[in-house]
Amino acid sequence: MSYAIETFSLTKNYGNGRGCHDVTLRIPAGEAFGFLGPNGAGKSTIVKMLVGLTSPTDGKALVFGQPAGSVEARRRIGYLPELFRYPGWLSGEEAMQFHAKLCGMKGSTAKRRINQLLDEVGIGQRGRDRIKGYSKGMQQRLGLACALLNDPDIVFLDEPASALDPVGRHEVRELLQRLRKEGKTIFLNSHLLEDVEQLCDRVALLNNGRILSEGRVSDVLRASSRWRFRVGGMTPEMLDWLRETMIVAVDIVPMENSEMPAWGEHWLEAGLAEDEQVGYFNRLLIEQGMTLYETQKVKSSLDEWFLQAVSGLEHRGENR
Ligand SMILES: Nc1ncnc2c1ncn2[C@@H]1O[C@H](COP(=O)(O)OP(=O)(O)OP(=O)(O)O)[C@@H](O)[C@H]1O
Repeated sequence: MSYAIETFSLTKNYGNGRGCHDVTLRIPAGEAFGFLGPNGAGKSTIVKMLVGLTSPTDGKALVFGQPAGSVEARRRIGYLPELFRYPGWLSGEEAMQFHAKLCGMKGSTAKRRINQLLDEVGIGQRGRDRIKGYSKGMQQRLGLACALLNDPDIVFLDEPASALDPVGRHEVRELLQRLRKEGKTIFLNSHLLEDVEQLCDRVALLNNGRILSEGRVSDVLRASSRWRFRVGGMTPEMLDWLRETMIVAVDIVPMENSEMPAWGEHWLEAGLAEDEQVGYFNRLLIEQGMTLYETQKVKSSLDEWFLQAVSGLEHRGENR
């Protein structure tokens, strides 16, 4: 298998104990990889080492088999930093022409590519306007266009959607999905768990500069085995009987916008080890004389995974 990224005990110590420690990662080429973690966890530090903006204190990193930061590695990289600011007196097109020159792209090839990318990120009509007149979301779109200029094999995106409205987020997500289909590798740092959930194949969780957990997004989302059942006509005796029969915790979930009903309609929630038990549970409810209105699997989201993984752990955070 060919790897877009390999890191071996990658460590950065800024001299104050902060940074990241002992990070070992392998990201196959063509994968969309999500990097999650609380503020100050070390996500940007790792990206900066991978793109060659800062060097590791210890360990090493390879990008497509080349040392991170080498010209060979950088040639294949596109990078949208978290905090960037282009000079306001340039137009969007001029900022892109500057980047095109840095990539060695010239003349009509550069012009065509710039126009195509400005259209793709949705600011084609505003390419000749000064950047100082751009909204934050437009600047972020321009940054994304610059990151894609050299048609990179891997694109590092540090919070690409943080300034975008819901429509903009949706458009950027579609653009990234297109890139993925083209076989590009995507490395996405994001606080927007929904974006990671929808786009990424695999996800790692970083806390205090260390990888805490790593897995396939589909496995993380499937991990939940909790189910909800909306029933009517339940009595306290029926609930006790259910708990004894199923030998699992069965909880009553308060209905939205209402106080606890007096044994009328309820949501019941149960942790079932196997999905096959759902049918059995449904049958028991009906045999007991309850009316079954609805059965739902409680969707485990990355938010829960994130919160569970970091709960009880000290965050590095901004305030330390
Ligand atoms: N140049 C620096 N000098 C000293 N400490 C730094 C430097 N850059 C980052 N740090 C510290 O290293 C830790 C990791 O920072 P980093 O920016 O990598 O985190 P992050 O996960 O990207 O955070 P955020 O989600 O807030 O962007 C933080 O404690 C930060 O204060």
